[in-house]
Formats: sequence, structure tokens, C-alpha cells
Amino acid sequence: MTFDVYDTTLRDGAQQEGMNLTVADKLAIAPLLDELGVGFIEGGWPGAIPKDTEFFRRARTELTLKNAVLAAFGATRKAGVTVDADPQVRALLDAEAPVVTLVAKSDVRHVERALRTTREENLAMITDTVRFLVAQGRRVVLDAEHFYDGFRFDPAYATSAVRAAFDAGAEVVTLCDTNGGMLPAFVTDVVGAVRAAVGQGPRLGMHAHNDTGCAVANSLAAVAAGASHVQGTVNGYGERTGNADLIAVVANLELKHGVELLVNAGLREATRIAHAIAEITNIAPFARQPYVGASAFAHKGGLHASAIKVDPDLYQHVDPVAVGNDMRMLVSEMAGRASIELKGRELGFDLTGQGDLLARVTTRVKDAEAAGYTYDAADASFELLLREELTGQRPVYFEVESWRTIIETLPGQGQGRGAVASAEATVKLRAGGERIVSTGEGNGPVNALDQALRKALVRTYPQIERFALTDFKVRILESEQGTDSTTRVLVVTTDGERTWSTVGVGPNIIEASWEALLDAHVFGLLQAKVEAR
Ligand SMILES: CC(=O)SCCNC(=O)CCNC(=O)[C@H](O)C(C)(C)COP(=O)(O)OP(=O)(O)OC[C@H]1O[C@@H](n2cnc3c(N)ncnc32)[C@H](O)[C@@H]1OP(=O)(O)O
Ligand SMILES: CC(=O)C(=O)O
Repeated sequence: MTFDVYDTTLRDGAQQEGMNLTVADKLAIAPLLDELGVGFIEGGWPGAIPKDTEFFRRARTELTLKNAVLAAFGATRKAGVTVDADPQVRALLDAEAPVVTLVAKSDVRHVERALRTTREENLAMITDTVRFLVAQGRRVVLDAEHFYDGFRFDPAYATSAVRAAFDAGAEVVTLCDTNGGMLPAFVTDVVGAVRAAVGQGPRLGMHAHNDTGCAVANSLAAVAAGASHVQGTVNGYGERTGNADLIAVVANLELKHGVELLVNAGLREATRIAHAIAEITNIAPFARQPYVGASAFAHKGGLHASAIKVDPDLYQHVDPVAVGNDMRMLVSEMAGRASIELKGRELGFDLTGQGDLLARVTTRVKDAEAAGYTYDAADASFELLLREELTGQRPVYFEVESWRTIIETLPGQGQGRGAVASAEATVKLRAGGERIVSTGEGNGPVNALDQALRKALVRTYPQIERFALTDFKVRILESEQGTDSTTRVLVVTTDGERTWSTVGVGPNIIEASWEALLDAHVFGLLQAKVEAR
């Protein structure tokens, strides 16, 4: 049986609030979709959006797709215009994509109120446009907009729009839940009814939006009821609450129903590809996203870890490898000895049979978390703690004697924003057998301290030159105590290849930041394989 996996990330995905893809972005995303193994890549709406016209023009020479074909999206001809005189339809041809996907009205209320035309003219718009494009050698998919709402209101008319498209030569008619308001049981009924009306031959598709949180479930319901073409977007991007997350739909069909849909077993690359696309869209990946999210196979509960130690299948619905993801253990106040043992293994330490050590580390983690630390977001600080328990001491690269930081306002401008004239820090420490006193300036006290620390260490440890702080998060704990509260700081550092997170806690933000900065430097040197004392 033919089954289409149809991606609309570049078209409906791009309709997401805050998303603005350049032509270069689209040209970079398309090969990733192709590598994933989808059959169709809807590139945009040529003729309506200049960037999309340009995308199809450049795609002809700059895009080599191995698995997928490009689809150009657009509307049926306008009411009262002949199809060959409609510039939008002409633009669809000019895009030179082998597939054209036409959006058409199938809800009579839209025909009469949005298009302001007659039922008959709308059917003629469908017939004329499909027939014209097929005669020009295009494969045509018809997206029947608002199909489910339209079917509920007037099933005969909605079905007549589907029939008109098939009669004119459409390869697939996609039943769209444009407003995303449907629930799976209704989708099952409607697809079943349309299937009965048009017979077994014609191919039906599904295009779901996620306004009820059911886009993936609705897509699966449609497939179970006889749809053999499913549309969606990577990472569920799309208008309002998004489209069906195509990877989740496909993973469910492949891994739960055993149908192979993506060519070259692309599902095994899904996590990498979803994250690479998120990089290009510049929208942070959603950690709790099914299958490909960073937390999709991350285990926090100690009881989970103790069973996973016996067999990961006991707490995982599929093997993460099947979607290119990894199992991770999270260490926190909810950890038990098994969590620590498995986390140790993940970090390269075999802690099997070291019951006392595991108990000690578990207790230290629980105590530290009670005091405000958080290790599930700070792997590097946890690894330093673990090494300390394993070897009896933390790796020592330098010894801090003292530090201080001063911030000063412009004279007479002690109030409000923009008043800080300078932030300065002094760090005194011993490294490489020398006592070093260094100063740093920055746009704030933490930045100044970071500069002073780097300056003090870089001669002994030139590796530090490559370290860069990429994120800095502050959280006030016990906020009811106002400015007296405990502060937690999380710092993310990179050396250009790897990224690590550290945590600091203290009665003030500077002290907490200093602790996180120290851990970040120590861990960075450890990773760079610099020998510690
Ligand atoms: C369900 C979906 O997500 S479909 C995809 C939606 N995506 C987009 O809208 C993004 C691209 N859109 C655009 O760039 C513009 O809206 C355009 C170029 C398509 C149209 O722009 P304009 O000509 O300025 O018209 P406007 O957007 O105000 O209205 C849309 C027109 O298309 C008509 N129209 C709407 N759906 C259809 C259809 N399926 N078939 C034919 N005509 C349609 C409307 O009746 C309206 O016609 P009117 O100008 O005679 O009133
Ligand atoms: C076609 C489309 O994007 C929709 O109906 O939602």
C-alpha cells in the first residue's frame, strides 16, 4: 500500500508565531527533511510570498533531494476568474515543483462567508484548478480546509468537494482539521464516512492542528480509519498551537504498528534532525517533546532507576535508539543508589558493588538539594562531587586566597537604570606554583569576577582561553525572605565542542555565581585532560 509522509514544516510550520525563515534557512532545512526520509516537502506558497517564490527558483539548482519530492502550496483559482488567467495558479506552475497542493474550501459557511461565492462556483474552482494542473503534468494534492467542521455542518457538501477533486484527477484529498478542534472519535467517524462515500480506491489524507492537544492522536485515528497520507511538521511547528508533530506520528506508526514509512530507516536519525532544524529556526527545542525531546528518556525517580538497572524496558516505552535519542539518568533529591550508579556509568565510572560510596553520594546529593543545589540541571557539578567521593578530594588546579568585587555608579546618578559606571573585581590565588593577583572589569560584578579569574589562570592553563560562558540563570529560593533569600545560580560553559553546566548556591548572588564559576573552570580543565594536583 502507498503511504505518504508529507512534511509541511516549511509552509504551515513557518506560519508559527515568531518563526521567520529565510530562503537560506529553507534550503538548509529541506535536506534534513530529505534525510529523515519523508516523501514530500512542502516548500511554501510561491506567488504569495516572495521568499517562497525565490525558494522554488533556487531549489532547482541548489537542492538535490534523494528521497522526497517538492510540493508547491497555493489556493484554487479565485471565484469568477478563469484558471489560466489566475496569477496565483500561474505562479504554482512557475515554481516547477512536481507536486502542487491546493487549499480549497469544503465548509459551505466558508464558501459563502469567506469566499463570498456560491456552492457551485466553489466546486468549479476545485475542478478547474485540479484539472488544469494535472493537464500541465503536476501531481495534485487537494487540502480540503475546515473539512471536519464543514462535514459536521453539511456532510453532503463537504463530500461533494472531495468528489470534485478526485473526479478532476487529484492524487490525494487531505481532510484538514484547520481549526484544530477535533477529537479522535469524530475523526474516525468522518474518515470512515468519507471512505464509504468515495470507495476504497481514492486516497485520503489527514492534516491536523493541535488546538485540542490531539493533533497526533487525530492523525493516528485518521490513518486507522483509512487515510494513507499524513501531513505534519517537525517539532510540531505551525499556526497557533501548531500542527501534528510529524516525527511523533511516524514514530507511533512505525514503532507501535510496525509499518515502515521513512526511507533508509530515517527514524533512527530523528532526534538529531529535529534538533538541527530547531537550531535553524532558532526556536529552543522543547525538552518534553515525545520521542525526540531531551527529557523523553531522562529518568529522575530513584525507583525508576532501580528497575532500569535491571532492564531499561521496565520504564521505557521504546528503545531510545529507535529514534536516535539517549537514555539519561538525572541525579537529584529524588535519586536513590541505583540512580547514582547508573549516572556514574553514564559518566564513565563503574560503581558496581560500591554500596557505601553510593550511599554517601546519595546522602550528599539529597542534603545539597535540600540546601538549594540542583544537580539534574548541573551535570558537571555532580561529576565533581562524585569524583571527590571517589578519590577523597576535588581535582585541584588552583587555590583561591580571596576575591572581591566593586561596582560604582556615576557621580550624582545613583538612581535607576544605566547608573553603573564600572564593575571591577580582584582575585588572589595560587596556580602553577605562583601567587597571582589579577583584576578584571566587566559590565557587572559577575562578569568582572569571571574576567579576573580567567586572567589569573590563563598563563598556567591556556585551555581557559577557549572557555566561554553561554548561559547564566539566577533563581531566588525561599523568595518570601526578599533580599535575604538564598540564591541559586546555574552557569553553562562551552569550549566550542562540549557544553557543561554547574551550580552555585549562596546567601547572595555574587557568592553563588562565584561557586558556579569555579566549578565551571575546574570541570573544563578536567575535560581538557589537564592533570590536577
Ligand atoms: C489554512 C491555511 O493555513 S491556508 C495557508 C494560509 N497561508 C497564508 O495565508 C500565507 C500566504 N498568504 C498571503 O500571502 C496572502 O494572504 C495572499 C497573497 C494569499 C492573498 O493576499 P490578498 O490578495 O491581499 O488577500 P487576503 O489575504 O486579504 O484575502 C485572501 C483572498 O483569497 C481568497 N481565498 C481564500 N481561500 C481561498 C481558496 N481556497 N481559493 C481561492 N481563493 C481563496 C479570499 O476569499 C480572499 O479573496 P478576496 O481578496 O477576493 O477577498
Ligand atoms: C491547509 C491547511 O494548512 C489547513 O487547513 O490547516
